[in-house]
Amino acid sequence: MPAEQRIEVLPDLESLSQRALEITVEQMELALAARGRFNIVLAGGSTPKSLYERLSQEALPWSAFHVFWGDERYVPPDHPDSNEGMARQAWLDHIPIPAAQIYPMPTFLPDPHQAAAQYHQELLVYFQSLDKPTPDFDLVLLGMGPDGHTASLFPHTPALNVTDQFVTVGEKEGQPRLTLTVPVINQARCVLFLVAGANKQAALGQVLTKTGDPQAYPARLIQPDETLIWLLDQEAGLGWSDE
Ligand SMILES: O=C(O)[C@H](O)[C@@H](O)[C@H](O)[C@H](O)COP(=O)(O)O
Repeated sequence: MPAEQRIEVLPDLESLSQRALEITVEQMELALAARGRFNIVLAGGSTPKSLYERLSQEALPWSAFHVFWGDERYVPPDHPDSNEGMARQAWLDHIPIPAAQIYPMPTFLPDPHQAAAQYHQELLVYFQSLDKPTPDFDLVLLGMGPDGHTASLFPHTPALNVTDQFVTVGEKEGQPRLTLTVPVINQARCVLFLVAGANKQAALGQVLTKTGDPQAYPARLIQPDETLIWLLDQEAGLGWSDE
C-alpha cells in the first residue's frame, strides 16, 4: 500500500500533460537534492508524447538525467511503433543530455529473452555502481491500456508473475515486448500513471476500486511503497477524484 496515493482528474490531455510535467520536475528536484541525479523510466504508447514534448521545451539540468524505458516493442528504434523512437523524436533529440545517459531497451537481438537478460544486467550494473542491489528508480511513468495492462504487463501472461528478474518478455497478441517486472516498478520512489480517453474508463473502475482480478487488470499490481499518482483526463476519470 503506497504511503501516498492520489488521483487527480484534469480537463483534458493537455492539462494532464502540464500537470505531469510539474510532478516530473518535483520528483527531479527531490532526487537531485538527495542523490544528485534523476533516474527516470519512460512510458510508451501515445499518451506521454505531449509530456515529452513539453519536457523538450524546458531548461532542466539534463546532465543529471538518466533515462530508461519501462517497456519496448520488439522493433528497431526507427520503427513507427518504437517507444524509444517516440521519446527521442518528441524530447531526447532536442536536449543536451549525454548520450551515454540514455539507456534504451535492446531490440536487435534475435531472441527477446536474451534482450531482456541483457537489459536486466545493464540495470544491475548501473544500480550496483550506485551501491544499490536492485533498481530504485526515482520516477516511473506508466500508461494503462483499455484492458488494464501497464508497461507490457498484459492480462493473464507469465510476465505478471516474474519476480526474479528486473526485465522480462511480455506479449501482446503474440508479439513479443520487453518490460520491467512488477517488483522493479514497485520499488520506485514515485509511480506516475498518465491515463486519458473514455476507452480507459471501464478498466480504471476495476483497477482503482481494487476489485478487478490483478491477473486480469495488471495495473492493479502496481503498488509502490512510497508514492502512487494517477493523472486522469475527464473522459477516463469520470467520477474519480481524491480532490
Ligand atoms: O508500449 C506501450 O504501448 C505502453 O507502454 C503501454 O503500456 C501503454 O502505456 C498503454 O498501452 C497505453 O497506451 P496509450 O497511451 O497509447 O493509450
